[in-house]
Amino acid sequence: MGPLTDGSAAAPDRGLLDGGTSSRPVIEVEALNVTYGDFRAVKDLSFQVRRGELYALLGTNGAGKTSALEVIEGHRRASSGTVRVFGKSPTDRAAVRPRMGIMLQESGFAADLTVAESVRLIGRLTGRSDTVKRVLGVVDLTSKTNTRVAQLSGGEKRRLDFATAVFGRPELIILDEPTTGLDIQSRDALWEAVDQLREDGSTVILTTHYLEEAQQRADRIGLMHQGTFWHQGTVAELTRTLPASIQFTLPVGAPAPPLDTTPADEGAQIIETYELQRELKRLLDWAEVNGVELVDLSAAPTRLDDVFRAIDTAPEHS
Ligand SMILES: Nc1ncnc2c1ncn2[C@@H]1O[C@H](COP(=O)(O)OP(=O)(O)OP(=O)(O)O)[C@@H](O)[C@H]1O
Repeated sequence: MGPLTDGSAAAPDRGLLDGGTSSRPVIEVEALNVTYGDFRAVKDLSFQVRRGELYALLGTNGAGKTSALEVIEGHRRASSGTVRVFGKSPTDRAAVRPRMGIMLQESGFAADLTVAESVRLIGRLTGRSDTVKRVLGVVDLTSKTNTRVAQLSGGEKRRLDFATAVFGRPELIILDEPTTGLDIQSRDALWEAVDQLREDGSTVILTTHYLEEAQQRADRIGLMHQGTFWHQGTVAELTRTLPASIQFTLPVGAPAPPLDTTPADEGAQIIETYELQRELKRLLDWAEVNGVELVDLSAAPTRLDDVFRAIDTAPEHS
């Protein structure tokens, strides 16, 4: 993908568009419920996304991420609760759509439109101004300008989806599983484009099942399970909810270490700790003083994957 700021369309003046309310969160979700018949897909969900933030809505399959996003996008009405985007109802299309770019999980482009026609159509529908040339350059689809959507590969369709979301460099970009089906080059390019938009001050909310992407990029994460938050916070706050681990094997005849250990496979021992650095130092100091070799020593910080795995094993969250 090419540069996002090539000067062919002026970036919106964030200060003027704010109308003097820049301290107000871009997205405000308060006690949101989404029900399908008797089924509560989203249960009393409350969170805010601040200006310039990258907020990742993560969770197990069927957790309610897309249902919540659809209300924020203005594509679905809340069963109860309130959602405000730029202080307005997301169904107030005239106020919100020019400022919000959306990449849906599945593209809704007409198969017989060309790539350029699809981008132009979105431009007209959203009221944002930009050029087809610029956005197709961003997603490296220039060579497909006159190709019909039906003839694009799956990854090319995702890139077209992204192109329409960033058309006009909107202040808020909603990305529902943006990198699913993209090769590594296209993923890197997409994130580079997102980074450039954020440098311009754009706010991003996304869902993804690629936890490493969220771990690397999200300012805050809302981790959903069964319609509600399991945890919410920064990556550091989430990983702090589980212990890190130190693993080693003691030689035969070595004294017992000064920390509680649990036996692991093949005679190894594990120390689980919320104080990795301190406990590791304690163990190493003890080993040195006692002349003990800690065989196959490893220390593993808690990862977002671990927090995710803990969801299935924990009792149901009400
Ligand atoms: N139109 C619908 N009618 C009935 N049930 C629905 C509808 N849409 C979603 N659901 C149900 O609501 C729940 C939440 O779905 P949703 O798509 O919001 O989850 P998600 O977190 O985005 O899941 P995934 O990670 O699998 O994409 C699921 O149990 C799903 O089966």
